[in-house]
Amino acid sequence: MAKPVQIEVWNPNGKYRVVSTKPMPGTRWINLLIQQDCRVEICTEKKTILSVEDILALIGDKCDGVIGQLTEDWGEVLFSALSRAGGKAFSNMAVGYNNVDVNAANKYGVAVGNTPGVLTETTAELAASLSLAAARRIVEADEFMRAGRYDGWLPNLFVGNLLKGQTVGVIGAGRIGSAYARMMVEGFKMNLIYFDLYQSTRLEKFVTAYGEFLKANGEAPVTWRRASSMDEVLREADVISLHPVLDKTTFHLVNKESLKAMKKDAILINCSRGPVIDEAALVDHLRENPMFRVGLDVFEDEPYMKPGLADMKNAIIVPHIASASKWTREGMATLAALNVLGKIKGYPVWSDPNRVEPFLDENVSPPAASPSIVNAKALELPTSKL
Ligand SMILES: NC(=O)c1ccc[n+]([C@@H]2O[C@H](COP(=O)([O-])OP(=O)(O)OC[C@H]3O[C@@H](n4cnc5c(N)ncnc54)[C@H](O)[C@@H]3O)[C@@H](O)[C@H]2O)c1
Ligand SMILES: O=C(O)[C@H](O)CO
Repeated sequence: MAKPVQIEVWNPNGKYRVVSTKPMPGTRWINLLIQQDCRVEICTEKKTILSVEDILALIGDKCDGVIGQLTEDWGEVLFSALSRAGGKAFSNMAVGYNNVDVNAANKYGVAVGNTPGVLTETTAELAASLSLAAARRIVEADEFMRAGRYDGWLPNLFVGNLLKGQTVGVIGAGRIGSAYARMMVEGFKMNLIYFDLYQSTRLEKFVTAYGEFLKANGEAPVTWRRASSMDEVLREADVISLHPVLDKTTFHLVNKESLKAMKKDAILINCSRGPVIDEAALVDHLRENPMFRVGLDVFEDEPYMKPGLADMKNAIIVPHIASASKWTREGMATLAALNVLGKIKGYPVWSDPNRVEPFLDENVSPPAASPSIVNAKALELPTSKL
């Protein structure tokens, strides 16, 4: 028997019942749902991660759609319950949807939404921040100051790495990986090596054009190379940032062997998903190689860390905040709500999930479409002509 969960209700007489498993930033997403005759129920339960049982209680007997979070396990049990309650749509408030069993959603005809694009630059900025913080040992130095240990300038105090002229390696050069690469190349004049299953022509053109600009100004040009294997990136790069999706092919992509292949004083950044790195192997590697540094936003068994990680001075660790800018989080809430609303209203699916800006302009009504439905093809949903 499912336990009751605390909720807050907006527009109690709305025709369609939409549940959000968490309060989300901003109010635009709530207003957009209310304007289209939705009753919005927001779970205000104090505990951070809701269980399947909690979510079953939220779905109840009648539910048209759910906005959920990456911490939840959306599989057979929840999709069958949502379908029984008359629900046709679920959206993660996240671009990554490795917590969702899309095959189960397909089986019950439930559309699955995600929130691409609006978090690209914000997430890349955190990856860039971690890269800088690791290269210049900012967190260690900050702790040193606060501990009252600074007693004067010294030639060897917190000496780190200069990024200019070094090589940045990107694994997974999709939206976020490419944005990060551009920041590091343009901001710090780093050379680029990347590995992805697909060629990133726009990124290559960007680096080529920037290299020509630098050359025309009498500076050393930046260069790029698409590696034919991930190992090439690991061996050659000074800073390596991970941005692939998490799936069977990327689970423990970075493991004991791949860590060994990297330079002894390399910097490794992960703002993708924790299980992309074998975290226990990483702890051993950090312990054995004090010059190796890591910046982590995500962890293998969130919210936990593998034993020993928190003690490592050469690790910077932050709690999955890469997309946490106000504009982005409000935008994610809006996209997630519009994914669900679009399916409830029978709207088509937006034709290009890489171009979601029209949904984010607060001064105009959003297009009558679901911004990003990942199983649109499998469910044979119509695509917007816009
Ligand atoms: N830390 C955070 O808060 C945060 C924020 C946003 C996104 N993310 C994560 O980042 C991921 C990427 O987001 P995106 O919008 O850039 O997605 P995207 O689909 O644009 O990019 C992912 C890239 O990974 C590549 N890829 C897939 N398998 C690969 C493999 N085996 N080797 C190398 N490359 C591979 C794909 O070809 C694609 O180019 C999301 O799936 C999510 O898990 C995390
Ligand atoms: O996948 C995502 O969107 C993140 O992990 C949270 O922003």
